[in-house]
Amino acid sequence: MHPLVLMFRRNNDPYTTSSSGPGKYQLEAASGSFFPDMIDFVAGLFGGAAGVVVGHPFDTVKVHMQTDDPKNPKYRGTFHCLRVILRRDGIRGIYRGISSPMAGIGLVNAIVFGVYGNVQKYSNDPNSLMTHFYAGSIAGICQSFVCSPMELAKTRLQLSKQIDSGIKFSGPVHCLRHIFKTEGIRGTFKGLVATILRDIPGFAGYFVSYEYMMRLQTNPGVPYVLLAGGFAGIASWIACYPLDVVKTHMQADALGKEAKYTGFIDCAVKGYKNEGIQYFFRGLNSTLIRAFPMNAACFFVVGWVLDFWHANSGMKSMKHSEKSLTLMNLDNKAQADLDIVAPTVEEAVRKLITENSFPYQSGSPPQDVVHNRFPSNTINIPKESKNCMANDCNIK
Ligand SMILES: NC(=[NH2+])NCCC[C@H](N)C(=O)O
Repeated sequence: MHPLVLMFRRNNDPYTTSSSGPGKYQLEAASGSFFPDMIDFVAGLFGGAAGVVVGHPFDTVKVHMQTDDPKNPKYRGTFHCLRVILRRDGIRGIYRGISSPMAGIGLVNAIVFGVYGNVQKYSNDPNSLMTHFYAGSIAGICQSFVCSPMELAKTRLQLSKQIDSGIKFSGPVHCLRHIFKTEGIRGTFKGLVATILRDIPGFAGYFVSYEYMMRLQTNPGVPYVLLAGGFAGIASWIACYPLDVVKTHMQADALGKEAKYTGFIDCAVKGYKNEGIQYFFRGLNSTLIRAFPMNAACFFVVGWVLDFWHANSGMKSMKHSEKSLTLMNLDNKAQADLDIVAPTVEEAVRKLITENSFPYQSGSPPQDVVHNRFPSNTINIPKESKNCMANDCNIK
């Protein structure tokens, strides 16, 4: 994704063709350069890592609850389960299996944010929620190929006390290698279909709900961004939870003759027959309790990294851009307007954008300026332009 980099300059700037007098401004958008792509990856990496640290203890609880014996349950609820594991296995028990999501999360997040952003950006109608819906779905499919084996290893490590494979795994790679050796490539990708089925609604719900919530506020502060990220995580899990239960059972199942289930449907049907509709919701509480802080942390850190980067590289990405686009002509804005509307340049520009329709020329898809996907309420204005506008209009 390429958050819009706005640049404004006076019309007598050599880059622009029209030549009206000084004191009149044009807004231009820099299309993304190579750098925003890389920074998205880094942002996803940090956001993902933050989310894993915050969320993993709850993930362990989730997997234990999902695979608990329904006839004779060991755990009375999320926090009971957390306490039992903590008492029995300590902090290590609760963080068991974290290396796998940690290691895989960079790749998964790069795929998720990369695919999502690009599909969204290059679609015909980048700002519609429908676009966010299918961009999220496609991202969900793409990341499944990495996510599925990763979660397979995670599930087996988390349940290592319950699933007796005769070996003590030293980590996810060891675990996956063992699976590959004994069960082949099919074994390594056990649960792939279930993962895809889960993550299409999962990531569609994730991004649509985040986007939707960010649009409700023009100028979201930190608490709001955390809230939006947290609720996006919750919405996403509600959209796909029953599929996640089936996925976990498939991945916890053995292969070959020992296997209890022949496939996704079989697993779902057997679970339902055994236990009724409840089967599909066991562990939902702990999942939602985990999803909130985890995704609040994830979206917040992603946004923070992107903001930090863009605040420090506005001019650079402008220079790297080969396209010069006149997005908005502010010729008709009187200087006096700017004085009144807002105390800072950013707010003045924001105001101008929200109050005007936002025409654009071909070459770059229209981008959401005000309601960025990420907390970016930063409108990135290069220092020189900013000083210039501040001086001219008497604002900060
Ligand atoms: N069901 C999903 N995969 N939803 C997307 C949310 C992903 C997020 N990293 C989480 O685990 O909460």
